[in-house]
Amino acid sequence: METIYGNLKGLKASEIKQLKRLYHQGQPRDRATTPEFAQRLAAISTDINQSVSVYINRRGQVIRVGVGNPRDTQIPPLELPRYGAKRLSGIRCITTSLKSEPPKQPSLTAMVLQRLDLLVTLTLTGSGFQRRGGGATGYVESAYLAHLTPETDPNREEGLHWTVSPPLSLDALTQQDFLNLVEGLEEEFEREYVAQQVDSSHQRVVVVGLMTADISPQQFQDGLAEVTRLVDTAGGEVLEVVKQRRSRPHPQTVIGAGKVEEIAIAVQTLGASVVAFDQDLTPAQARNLEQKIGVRVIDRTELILDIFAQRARTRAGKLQVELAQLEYLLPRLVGKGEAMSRLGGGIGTRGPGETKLETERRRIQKRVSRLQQEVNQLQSHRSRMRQQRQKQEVPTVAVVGYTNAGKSTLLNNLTNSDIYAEDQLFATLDPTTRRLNVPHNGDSQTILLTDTVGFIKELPPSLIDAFRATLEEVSEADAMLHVVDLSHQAWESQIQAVSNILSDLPLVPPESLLVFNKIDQVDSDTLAEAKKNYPDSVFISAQKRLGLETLREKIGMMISHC
Ligand SMILES: Nc1nc2c(ncn2[C@@H]2O[C@H](COP(=O)(O)OP(=O)(O)OP(=O)(O)O)[C@@H](O)[C@H]2O)c(=O)[nH]1
Ligand SMILES: [Mg+2]
Repeated sequence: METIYGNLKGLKASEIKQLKRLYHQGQPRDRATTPEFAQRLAAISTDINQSVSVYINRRGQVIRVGVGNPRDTQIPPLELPRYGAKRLSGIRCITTSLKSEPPKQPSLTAMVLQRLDLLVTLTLTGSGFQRRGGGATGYVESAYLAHLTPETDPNREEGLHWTVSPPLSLDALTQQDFLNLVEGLEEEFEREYVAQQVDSSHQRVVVVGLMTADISPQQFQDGLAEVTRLVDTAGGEVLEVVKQRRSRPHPQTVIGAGKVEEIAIAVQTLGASVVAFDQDLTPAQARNLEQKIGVRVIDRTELILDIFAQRARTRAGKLQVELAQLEYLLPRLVGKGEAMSRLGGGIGTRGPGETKLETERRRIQKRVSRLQQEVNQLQSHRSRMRQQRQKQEVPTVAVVGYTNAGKSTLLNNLTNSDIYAEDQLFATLDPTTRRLNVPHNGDSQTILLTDTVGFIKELPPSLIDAFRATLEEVSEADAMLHVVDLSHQAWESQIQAVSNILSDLPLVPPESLLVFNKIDQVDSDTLAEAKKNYPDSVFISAQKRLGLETLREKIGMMISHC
């Protein structure tokens, strides 16, 4: 199909036909184009009094013809070949400009977005003539040659991604060795890429944060730091953080059109494979953004789910994670179906496409029901175990807190155990219970201490639901320790986030004790301030074993009330 892209309004059938013929003009492989082709393009453009853009692949085939500048006729990101930052797209664009001036920013930006091999801009004389027997001449005034520049290029101007030549004669342009130039550029890009590349197994991620009117600059910074940490934990590498301030999210794309383009450029120039947002996206927003940016766009919930999926070791853990993931996916599949039927599309795409999604949806729905049932069984199994413990009258104390607060370290050092504790978010997924002796009415009493999954602000609802069996270990304990990382600058909002999640649980332990941890890393002012504001709490360093005796005494007192 010889489609002509761009704005065709007002064009005559004969003009469209001429444009279509451009598809049949083979181009040399070692030159950007030929003088004959350039003149012909310029002649058509002069005729219709509009700019025309032609896209050519490395085999010399014309793959796209459009009326308008490179911005109006560009290839959508999802249709471009993806080679990443070390290569160019293998597509060059020859465009005409009615004005006698070098290419403007929008066209150059389109070049960056498509990682074009070259952008040739032909300016027109406004006249020219058709030779008898075919062939046009005298239509091209001069040519500008633009290409991307590697960062290491000494001629590269600060902040600019490209180089534009002075006006060249058509002969000078068409005699230049195109392959040499492009291959030389790619060698440079490759060298840069290897230098940047730390570990090829890492996903290369651009993080995006939106600062809306309802959050403070501090909350915004904390949120971004947390997403960066999540990406890191998920095994990704953050290449760049893009920020935008808006009073509220753009309904279709969260951020504004200019920012979307900035991100698309960053993705292209850095060779990123994923864009991660510091908030949740609706299925439609994620889809719109992916269409415009051309790589996978994920939100905070997907990041967290991804980490959970990597961490899950036990059967119960895997079961709950899968359920959470499918529950998250389901509405997104429905969204896709709707978008497809709205598009209407050609014959054949609509019916089968929808049917396939429907089948997929039903299959997932079935699996969700099965998993729900299994989680119910897990829940009743754990509940039976708890009843047995209660019969033995051993009080249980749950250890809760924000992720990475030091819960597992505390449990290890109190009970001389060896639970996995790491400087990672969500190191623990499954509850682990250990015995501990605490002083009690002048005697010693054995209690059970349960370490469990860490919390995070705005914990995805599908996770809360899927992890109900785990969270019940917290709910049904006789008391709880709420561990806080006092060395974290956002410790106060972390306390708040944990309280919010606890208040959503159907049941919480009757007794609770705030335990401020990591005091070895805290300056004396912060410590004094926290002691003043939270007089009934305990201050410890789980790692340095500071304050653990006091903590045991307090636990002993707490269970006397149970
Ligand atoms: N400096 C210092 N670091 C600590 C202390 N307690 C724990 N840590 C460190 O904090 C990090 C997280 O500890 P974990 O015990 O895994 O934390 P957690 O609350 O179980 O975390 P999740 O299971 O991921 O939610 C580890 O690198 C610990 O070594 C402490 O008292 N002082
Ligand atoms: Mg842990």
